[in-house]
Amino acid sequence: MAKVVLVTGANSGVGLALCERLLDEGVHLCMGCRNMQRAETARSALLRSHPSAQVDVLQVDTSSTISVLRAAQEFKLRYHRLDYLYLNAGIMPNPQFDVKAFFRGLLTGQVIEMLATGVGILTQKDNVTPDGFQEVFATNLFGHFLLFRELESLLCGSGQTSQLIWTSSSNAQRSAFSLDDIQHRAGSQPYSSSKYASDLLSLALNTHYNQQGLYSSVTCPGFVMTNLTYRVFPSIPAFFWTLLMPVFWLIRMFTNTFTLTPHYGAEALFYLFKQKPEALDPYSKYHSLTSGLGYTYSEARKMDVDLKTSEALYEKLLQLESEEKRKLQDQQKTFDVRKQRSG
Ligand SMILES: NC(=O)C1=CN([C@@H]2O[C@H](COP(=O)(O)OP(=O)(O)OC[C@H]3O[C@@H](n4cnc5c(N)ncnc54)[C@H](OP(=O)(O)O)[C@@H]3O)[C@@H](O)[C@H]2O)C=CC1
Ligand SMILES: CC(C)CCC[C@@H](C)[C@H]1CC[C@H]2C3=C(CC[C@]12C)[C@@]1(C)CCC(=O)C[C@@H]1CC3
Repeated sequence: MAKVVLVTGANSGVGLALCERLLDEGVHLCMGCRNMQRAETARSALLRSHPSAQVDVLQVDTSSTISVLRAAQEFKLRYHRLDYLYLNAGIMPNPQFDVKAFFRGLLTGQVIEMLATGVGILTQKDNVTPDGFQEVFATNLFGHFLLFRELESLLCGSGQTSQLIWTSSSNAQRSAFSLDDIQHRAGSQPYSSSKYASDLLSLALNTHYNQQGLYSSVTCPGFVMTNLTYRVFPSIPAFFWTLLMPVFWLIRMFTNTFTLTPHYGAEALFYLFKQKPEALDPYSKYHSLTSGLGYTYSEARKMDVDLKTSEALYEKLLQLESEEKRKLQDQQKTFDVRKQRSG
């Protein structure tokens, strides 16, 4: 039987490149996308290169609780197993590039670290979702947590192993995250915070679910040219980035994190697909890397995470999950009463 794989954010960038690679392995692919038109365009492209592949689309907006719950319901009606869940959808809204910090970084010994992580030169202005959550937290982390929890029965069911694979980032930073403000309402680095939270959460999920055959891992695609990175300079057309390619190839001589293409960026995500999950290190992040000569590979690097903080975050997310569900039930009751009265 073909392995069933669900990939969120599958219609572009790293997610789409991963789908292309997974289809070479004969999987039954389900693309989780928020926009059906963009999803269908991507699905058609995948079917052009893999005409006999099984490729479905599932509508899911990870920033919306109701959308995630409906998508999980729909998934459970359509499929009886789920072998791999790639939690890849992500946003970095309104990025602000700090030119001064960039040039300061160039003049200090921090330049490689700065180019590899983007730390210190990027901040973001977050939004609030209709559910009342910080958008980056909801999209990158909480929506994915809910999706996983709703699909838990399929993932932990069959007596076989299954994998959760998060697309995190080298931009994840402990200093941007606080247990007292897990949504990062107060600061200007919601992206770093959400990615650090996914690193922590992955560790906690391994603690709680490994016995049931479910394993969670974290990846970093490196610096990849995608819609997400083009938005760092919104007024500059995408082709300008292509003009910068020779500069980036040169930088690649000094930092192997410049994977640049979505195909190379998907390397670590694809690598994990082929591993025995029991052999993976829950404390490591799996990085896609590309050498100066353009050879791509993945490498495990230890994360700056600890069990106590990961457990505390997990508890907070469970609490938030039950509050959200109660809120939705109350809304449903009010709706039913009004309907009865009017009908
Ligand atoms: N590019 C890079 O250098 C790096 C990227 N990453 C991470 O890689 C992942 C993929 O990003 P990347 O491919 O670069 O960027 P893209 O913008 O190309 O892809 C992001 C995907 O996520 C989807 N998405 C965004 N918001 C939602 C939502 N609310 N619900 C469902 N889907 C959503 C997008 O859909 P739509 O097309 O509709 O917007 C798109 O398919 C992200 O998690 C990102 O943080 C990590 C490190 C570096
Ligand atoms: C020659 C210059 C014009 C180069 C400018 C480069 C920067 C815009 C980029 C250098 C490292 C990049 C980077 C990211 C965004 C763009 C850079 C800062 C990310 C923060 C994007 C999102 C991630 O998850 C990690 C990336 C790390 C590297």
